[in-house]
Amino acid sequence: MTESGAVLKVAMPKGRIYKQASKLFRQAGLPIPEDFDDSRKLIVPVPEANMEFIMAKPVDVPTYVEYGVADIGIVGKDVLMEENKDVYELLDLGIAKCRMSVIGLPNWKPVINPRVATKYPSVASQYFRERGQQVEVIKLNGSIELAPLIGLADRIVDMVETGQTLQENGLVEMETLFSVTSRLIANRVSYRLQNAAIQALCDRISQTLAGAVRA
Ligand SMILES: Nc1ncnc2c1ncn2[C@@H]1O[C@H](COP(=O)(O)OP(=O)(O)OP(=O)(O)O)[C@@H](O)[C@H]1O
Ligand SMILES: O=P(O)(O)OC[C@H]1O[C@H](OP(=O)(O)OP(=O)(O)O)[C@H](O)[C@@H]1O
Repeated sequence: MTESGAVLKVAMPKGRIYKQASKLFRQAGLPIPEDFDDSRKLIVPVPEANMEFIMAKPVDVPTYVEYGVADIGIVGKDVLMEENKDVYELLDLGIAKCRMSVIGLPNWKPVINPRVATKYPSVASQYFRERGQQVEVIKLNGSIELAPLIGLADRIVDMVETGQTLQENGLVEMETLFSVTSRLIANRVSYRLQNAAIQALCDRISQTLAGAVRA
């Protein structure tokens, strides 16, 4: 039980991060049943760990945590930077590693006011603004690599993990903005009211991560 006696509500991203996050939680000794992994349930009680998982679209995790409907959450640094919500970033979980990069065709030539397509308009705008480069940012929601191939944009800002998508589409990585891993975040009020439970979780995960580094 937490200090307030409440179950710890965890905003868990569905998809890529969930697989690695649930593995990390299990390694940290939190008994998450395997049969949750393929479930379509959106609110998943984990009474053995005194937790409840709220299964969220990754981009929505910071919103749930900022509003306090989840006490803590797991989210990629990419989403955290883009959404810029008022939450505490507690721990780098070191999972779901990739990087945010500027990408283009190999024969790309500078143009005035180039178009940049991305799922991350805020991150991309800030990046080019800081470099004094005027660009037109176009928000897309997926298959970002299509944009330079079909003439929608001159460059894109997107995630690179293995580089396979770039390679198969004849694109090249021009600059890296920052590297990305998933982070544990907390609601500011929950962090005070449920501090012991949240701190205990951070300690268990930190020990697991330290063990993984030593091994
Ligand atoms: N190859 C990758 N491409 C994109 N994100 C990756 C990659 N590898 C790890 N990640 C991390 O995983 C997070 C979630 O990715 P995922 O594809 O599950 O969600 P999504 O992009 O919101 O997908 P969808 O829109 O289909 O729900 C990203 O925010 C990023 O932190
Ligand atoms: O370097 P790689 O290992 O090839 O991974 C990078 C690709 O993965 C992501 O796309 P995702 O699979 O999430 O699909 P999306 O186009 O719908 O965003 C990302 O947007 C890149 O396209």
